[in-house]
Amino acid sequence: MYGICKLKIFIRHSHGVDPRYSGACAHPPRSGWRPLHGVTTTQGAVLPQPIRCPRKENYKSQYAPRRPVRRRKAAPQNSSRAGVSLSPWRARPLRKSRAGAGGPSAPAAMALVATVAALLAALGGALWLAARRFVGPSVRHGGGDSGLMHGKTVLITGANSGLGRATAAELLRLGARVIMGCRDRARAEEAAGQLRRELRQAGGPGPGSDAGEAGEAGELVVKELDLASLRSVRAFCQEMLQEEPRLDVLINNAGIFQCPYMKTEDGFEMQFGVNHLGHFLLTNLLLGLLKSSAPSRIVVVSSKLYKYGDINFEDLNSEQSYNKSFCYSRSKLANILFTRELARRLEGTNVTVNVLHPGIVRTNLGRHIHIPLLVKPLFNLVSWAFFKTPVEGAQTSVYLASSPEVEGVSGKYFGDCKEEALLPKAMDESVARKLWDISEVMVGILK
Ligand SMILES: NC(=O)C1=CN([C@@H]2O[C@H](COP(=O)(O)OP(=O)(O)OC[C@H]3O[C@@H](n4cnc5c(N)ncnc54)[C@H](OP(=O)(O)O)[C@@H]3O)[C@@H](O)[C@H]2O)C=CC1
Ligand SMILES: CC1=C(/C=C/C(C)=C\C=C\C(C)=C\C=O)C(C)(C)CCC1
Repeated sequence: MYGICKLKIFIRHSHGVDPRYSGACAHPPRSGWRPLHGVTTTQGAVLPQPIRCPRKENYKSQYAPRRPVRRRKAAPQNSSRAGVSLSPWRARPLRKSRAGAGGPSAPAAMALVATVAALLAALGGALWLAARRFVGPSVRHGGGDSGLMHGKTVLITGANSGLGRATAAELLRLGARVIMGCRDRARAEEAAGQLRRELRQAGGPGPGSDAGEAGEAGELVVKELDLASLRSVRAFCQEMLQEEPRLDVLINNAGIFQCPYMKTEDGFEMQFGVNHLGHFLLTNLLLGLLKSSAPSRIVVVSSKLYKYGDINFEDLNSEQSYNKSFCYSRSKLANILFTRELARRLEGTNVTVNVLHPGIVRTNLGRHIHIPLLVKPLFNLVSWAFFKTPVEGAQTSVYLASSPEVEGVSGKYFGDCKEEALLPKAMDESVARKLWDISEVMVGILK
């Protein structure tokens, strides 16, 4: 209970409804951390404002509660006169076909042409999609130079799957010593084994083999890290500080997407806890090592969905209400605010920090989205056709981790290896400072 001990910013409610909330929100709080109103932190941030209920916020359509579906009124039934459709949806009289009376009629010919055109379009579309998939963009930023990351140590969280795995593969190929920070050792070892085999098959010298020469592939190391446990993050960092003489790049990649309401080991809402708080503690505990290895880099994987988030300081733990989309977006907005505040704090240290969105990528991130079995093949087809592959999605992470083009660049937001503009809410310095202060309290690192 760091918060109550250190700053008295939060109070813990284990049962009952806090009288402060009565009348302010129709949704009674669950147990967990509660911010006190109007308290000032040591850094001068005035904490939480009066209660607002997130359910009353006006989010974009996908976040709003679904409206009841209105039934279409059935068109009046027609009589069963000859040549008139009986279907309530086709009330117009049917024309008599002239087929057979000396060749196809004009409408029949047009239907034939339309069908052929539709078939050709579908075929063309399928070919185009297939070409995109198989020939597709093989951008390799900083790529080609297989020794670019030689001698560098990179830590990637969530490196056993999706974007993290693809980022690890590429940085390994570029010669880095890659530490995979993963919550499940077995899954991580399996992924590491596959990556080593893939590299050997691709003609590389094989990771772990004398990585002393530029041009050689790097090395893969698995370490256990559960971002949903502050204890695990601390233990992981202790091991890092004991065993690793340097850390050149930290990639905060791991993430969880739209899970049902769950809490971390320390009682935080899971998406905020893993995506923001776990990485917040990790980064802070590794800052000394990053500074002593400077020039060094921190790369934060956020999402464009930050646009639908809001840092509602009065309910950071989603006790009053839980909307899984909102909470994911909030955690990704927190990633950006964290990056910008950290960049400000790191000025002059030669440690840079940048944040990115990878696009929509076909990974395991959608594991909590329930899709009925029957439509799953359709979704798979759509994601296969339109989502990026993990290798494509990882390009911006690799670019920010390794490219000389971004040497010295800090506090910026990237997509497709280019800087992009942010919404004002992601650039609000006072919100960023306040979030930093509160996060310090939540993870217990207040100095
Ligand atoms: N895919 C996409 O379209 C987009 C992804 N992103 C972001 O990209 C990042 C990577 O996601 P992606 O590769 O797509 O998804 P995946 O689900 O494939 O990978 C997520 C990784 O995070 C790990 N992870 C989850 N929870 C924890 C935890 N408590 N402690 C440690 N590791 C954890 C997972 O481990 P395990 O395998 O053990 O579950 C996995 O390795 C995320 O931050 C996500 O928000 C952003 C925008 C779009
Ligand atoms: C969202 C749906 C799917 C999967 C999505 C995946 C794998 C990742 C999406 C991540 C996003 C949008 C992250 C943003 O930060 C399925 C293809 C599984 C099914 C449809 C819905």
